[in-house]
Amino acid sequence: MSAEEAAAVSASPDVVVIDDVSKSFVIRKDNSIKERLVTMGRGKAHQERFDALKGVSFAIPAGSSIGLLGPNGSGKSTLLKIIGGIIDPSGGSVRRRGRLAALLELGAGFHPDLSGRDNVYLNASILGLTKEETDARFDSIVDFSEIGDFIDTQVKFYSSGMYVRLAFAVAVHTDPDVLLVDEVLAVGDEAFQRKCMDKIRQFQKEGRTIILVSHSASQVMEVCDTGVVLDRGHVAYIGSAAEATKAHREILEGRRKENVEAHEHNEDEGAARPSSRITGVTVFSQGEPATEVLTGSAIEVRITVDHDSDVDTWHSSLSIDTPHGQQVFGSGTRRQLTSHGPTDRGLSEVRYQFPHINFAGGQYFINVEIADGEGTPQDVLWQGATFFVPIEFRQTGTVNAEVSITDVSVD
Ligand SMILES: Nc1ncnc2c1ncn2[C@@H]1O[C@H](COP(=O)(O)OP(=O)(O)OP(=O)(O)O)[C@@H](O)[C@H]1O
Repeated sequence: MSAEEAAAVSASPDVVVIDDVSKSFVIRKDNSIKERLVTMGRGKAHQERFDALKGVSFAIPAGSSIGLLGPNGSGKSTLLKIIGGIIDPSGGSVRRRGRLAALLELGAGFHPDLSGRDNVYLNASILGLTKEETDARFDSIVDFSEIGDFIDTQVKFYSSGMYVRLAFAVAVHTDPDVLLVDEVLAVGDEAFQRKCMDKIRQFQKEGRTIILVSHSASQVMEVCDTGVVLDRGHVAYIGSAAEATKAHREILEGRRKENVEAHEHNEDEGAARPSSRITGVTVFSQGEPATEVLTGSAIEVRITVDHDSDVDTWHSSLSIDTPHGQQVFGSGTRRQLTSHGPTDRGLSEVRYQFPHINFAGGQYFINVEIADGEGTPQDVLWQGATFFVPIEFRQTGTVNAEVSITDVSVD
């Protein structure tokens, strides 16, 4: 954003003011039918209050683009629903100005037994359009959604991608001042996601406000000027998108370390203690432990395993995920038609060497599993290590592929 645009944004009136918002849910603790029968009549004792949002306050100036970041369950979707007026806060208030359109849960606002056509009218009327206004925009909505003849099919037969395409098309055609987008966009195919991003950029140019929930640091950096990071229902950070993605990364790293510690603690309690256990996973770059690695560089993942007794053969496998949980790599001894061992009791180390880690910018998590010689799982460590590849403007996605773009004249 240019300084001029930044000044214009900061001088803009607030379109959304969130003041000390909290949200509690009541969760039943007894899950099985048997438990419910046993506790019948004493229901309250088995209910627990869960605070999904606590004392959230911030204002959103007109024309800004806000990215809501945070680990799973930190309250992003709940906050977006409260901003959109879909659910009420338990405490505090939200003031809104202008017309709001929200693209929240998949299929929210769609009636499964109605056709796409009827749902367009229903949805558009919920978002504040008259029938005449929808008539005038109908062809453009169908065009944008690329639904084609399926517009007269009941939406219960739609794929999740078709749902999102139609819902997004309706939302952006209602002329909203504020557009709320939850992670539903991740469902659509890459080409449609691009189209949505283009539309979002056009909205930004027109001075509309965008509030986007995302797990993707690169998406937030690409689209948003401001990032709000939630952690366990609190606002942990508000600032520039780049600084917010850094704060988000630090929180994820803190969570990951807690999980690894919990994993070690479970071992101490000796619950169903396997005979071999993963005791550590570390990423090395240029011979040093590293949390940040450059695309194309060499890395080594060192896994330490503790065996209770001597083992003849055993197996390991490793997978690498994005923060969305999408696997970008997976391999191990069985896939490589090999095995480890024989190995003496006590600590041993396995090294996975990657001469060129051709991942694009973003955060990656390493999961490790070990199994005995028969392939029976012994131990698994989710997110045993993490590394960050600096984000480059040149490309998106998870694979770093060299590309050159040339003009060719066509006669
Ligand atoms: N209707 C509900 N009843 C009970 N608990 C709920 C309800 N809706 C949300 N929660 C809980 O509130 C917490 C916050 O949920 P929310 O969906 O807002 O998180 P999130 O940050 O969007 O997570 P994710 O990234 O996984 O989508 C979670 O622990 C969730 O289980």
